[in-house]
Amino acid sequence: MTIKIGITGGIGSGKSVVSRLLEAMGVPVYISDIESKRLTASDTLIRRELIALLGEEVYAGGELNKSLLASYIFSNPEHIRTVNGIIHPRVRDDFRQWVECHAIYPIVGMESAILIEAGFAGEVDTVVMVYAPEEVRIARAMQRDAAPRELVERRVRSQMSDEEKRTKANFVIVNDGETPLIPQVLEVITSLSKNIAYLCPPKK
Ligand SMILES: CC(C)(COP(=O)(O)OP(=O)(O)OC[C@H]1O[C@@H](n2cnc3c(N)ncnc32)[C@H](O)[C@@H]1O)[C@@H](O)C(=O)NCCC(=O)NCCS
Ligand SMILES: Nc1ncnc2c1ncn2[C@@H]1O[C@H](COP(=O)(O)OP(=O)(O)OP(=O)(O)O)[C@@H](O)[C@H]1O
Repeated sequence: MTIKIGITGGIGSGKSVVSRLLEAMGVPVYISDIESKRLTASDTLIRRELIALLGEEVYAGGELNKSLLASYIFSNPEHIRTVNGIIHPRVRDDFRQWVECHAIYPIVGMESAILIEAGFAGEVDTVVMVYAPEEVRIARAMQRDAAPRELVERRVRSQMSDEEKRTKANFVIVNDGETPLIPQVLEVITSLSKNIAYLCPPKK
């Protein structure tokens, strides 16, 4: 039976870095930001509902107008709930199909900043929170996205607080740039897969 790990944490916490480490250790990870964008671009139902909400401009030239959608959802909590209600059910179904296609793996992951808020925590067996101090996260996201502080802070505010997220996590990986990261990721894998020889399959 495949163990499903949820990887969550606020913007800039290092979920993608931890997900890449897990991939290197043989754990496939479903990256929700990437897959939700694929679905938003290709799923006819999502396209129809977003056009009804925001007008044809949201898919101007056939491409998703990310900045229009971002300014709509990050400006108003009600807007974010509406858009999430359109996109997340499809992400959930897509993740379930993805898990079925990865049934041979003992462990798989789902990476999502809003794993808990979106209800995706119900799709996984255990929740790993990647933690970094908010100031570190904001600086990282600003540098990575060449984004102004105000934009990053607006996104921070649209996500559950680290304190609340911690209460819902089974594991916390501290990614503050000082605490070694790889041993913590290995510890999670080891504790989840006691009977699975990881990194060095049993000798024939
Ligand atoms: C609004 C969009 C177009 C912005 O895309 P962009 O490339 O500019 O930003 P990116 O996707 O990297 O998101 C930046 C940060 O905001 C977070 N975020 C994205 N969507 C949401 C949301 N609905 N609620 C809270 N945080 C969100 C991301 O996890 C990340 O931490 C995109 O994030 C989107 O389509 N969001 C709605 C779908 C969704 O909820 N995706 C999250 C994974 S399911
Ligand atoms: N320990 C670290 N030391 C230095 N830089 C880091 C560290 N962890 C992550 N970063 C950098 O910080 C930025 C954010 O990391 P990452 O993209 O993994 O965060 P995330 O949680 O996936 O963010 P988002 O929710 O926005 O997708 C990236 O540019 C990444 O290279």
